[in-house]
Amino acid sequence: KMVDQSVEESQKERVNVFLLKKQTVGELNAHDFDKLGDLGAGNSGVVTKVRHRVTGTVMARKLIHLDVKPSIMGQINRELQVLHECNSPHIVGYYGAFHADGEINICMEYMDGGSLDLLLKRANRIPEEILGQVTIAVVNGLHYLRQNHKIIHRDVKPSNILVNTSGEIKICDFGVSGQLINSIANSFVGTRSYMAPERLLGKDYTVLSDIWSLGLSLVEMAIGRYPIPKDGNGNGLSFCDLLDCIVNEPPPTVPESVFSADFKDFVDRCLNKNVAERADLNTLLSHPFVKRSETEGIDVSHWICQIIQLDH
Ligand SMILES: O=c1[nH]ccc2cc(OC[C@@H]3CCNC3)c(Cl)cc12
Repeated sequence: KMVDQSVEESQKERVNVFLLKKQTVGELNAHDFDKLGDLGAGNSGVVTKVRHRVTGTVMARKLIHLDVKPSIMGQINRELQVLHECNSPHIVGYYGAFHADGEINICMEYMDGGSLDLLLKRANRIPEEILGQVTIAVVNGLHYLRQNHKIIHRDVKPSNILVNTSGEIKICDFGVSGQLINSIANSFVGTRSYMAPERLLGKDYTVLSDIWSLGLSLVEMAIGRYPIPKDGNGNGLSFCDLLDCIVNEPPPTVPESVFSADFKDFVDRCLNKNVAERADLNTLLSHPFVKRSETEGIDVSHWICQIIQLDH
């Protein structure tokens, strides 16, 4: 199992604890689960909290409805095998996948703090020091995927960044299966896009497009609303006008009065519409905002527990 060398011992330990737990679970199939509740629905499927009955392991099960012929389903299953090799403290754990009555079931580590789109709704805004920890997790997660598996995420956004009450922050739903991407392709439903301008213009997609999505996600979480168009009347815009804004208007940013110069510089480097000038992963890994955040002992766990209590 490949665990990234650059992570702390305690983080490595947690990954190994997950892998031991995973071994006790073994092969998964549809009848092994009790449903515990709904976790949310995204544009690629519905996520349910389930318990694996035999081992008592609580998991998040993502159901993706796919009308594809058996040979395509077989290819998707083969491609999803790569997820068994994605072992990093910044990547949501994977138990396995199976298909039942035309649906793909992807069983993942349960993150009891949920996804950042849901937390943002409760918290209204996410403090800059928390966003520093989010940035460390996402940039290291993207780096791990590229370095160890040569894959890019393709769908970085708040709903694909998960947290738990231990204070861990992990990314999920990255494009590991090309066939699954193709099979879901036209299922996009929604009124907003985290896609980089070059991707909206049909140009080829690189990790730099993920970096645009990270920048847009950080601005949204910092100011508490989707940042395009700037004046906040996005609801009046058609989806088409929204894409026109992304491609033709200046990129969003954060006000320097409320946020640190480091944070503003970080998001501005991510949100450069010109791919050639946009910061790449290595630049971001050594950016002052990341370096500063790595030295701050932020109690993410405490903040998440406070926000969750708000709701219950
Ligand atoms: O615990 C989780 N593990 C893996 C995936 C996952 C996804 C989740 O939510 C995804 C939906 C999509 C749109 N908003 C929330 C939640 Cl709320 C927990 C988990």
